[in-house]
Amino acid sequence: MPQARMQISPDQGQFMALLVRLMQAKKAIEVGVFTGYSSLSVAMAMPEDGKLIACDVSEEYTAIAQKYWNLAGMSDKIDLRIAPAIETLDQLLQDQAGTFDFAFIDADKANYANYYDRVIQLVRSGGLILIDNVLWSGRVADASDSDKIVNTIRAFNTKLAQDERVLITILPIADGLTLALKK
Ligand SMILES: C[S@@+](CC[C@H](N)C(=O)[O-])C[C@H]1O[C@@H](n2cnc3c(N)ncnc32)[C@H](O)[C@@H]1O
Repeated sequence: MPQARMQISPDQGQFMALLVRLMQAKKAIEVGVFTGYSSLSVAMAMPEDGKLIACDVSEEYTAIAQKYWNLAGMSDKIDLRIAPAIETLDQLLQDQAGTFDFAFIDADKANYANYYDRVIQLVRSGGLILIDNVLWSGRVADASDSDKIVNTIRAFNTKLAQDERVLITILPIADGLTLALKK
């Protein structure tokens, strides 16, 4: 499909699965599902009683995701929430703050800071937050590039670098992946 480039790469999926397995994560959240590849990578790495809350606004994309979650026998592990992710995250904050082991943020870039501000509260101490596309094809490093989305991601990267609640590293895998470990 024409939007296929939105999907994470197989090597990134494998890396995320390894992290989930390493942490023995049982409770995870994803912001930005698309056709379900990253959610499947995470869900398959979790134990039988693992749960992934998957947030997206698109019925069309997530219908495809649901098909593949079913085929992989992962549907019982994945709780799809169709709504603007900020609403879902705010709902979860009412009674599930500090309970998530793992989070992956990969939706609309303009809201990255809004997602992060909520997800950081949902994740437990020692939990891990991954954020995708933080290098934006390397453009964040080009000082002459003042495109709006590039500036948004730059500002977001600076925000995380200054956030004392987390330890971070940016990996130049795929389109740039930040790992933020909550202290
Ligand atoms: C880059 S894609 C996600 C790719 C997915 N993680 C994967 O690897 O296949 C971004 C997704 O964010 C969703 N999205 C965009 N705006 C959103 C919002 N406000 N709330 C929730 N999801 C949103 C889009 O529908 C799209 O499926």
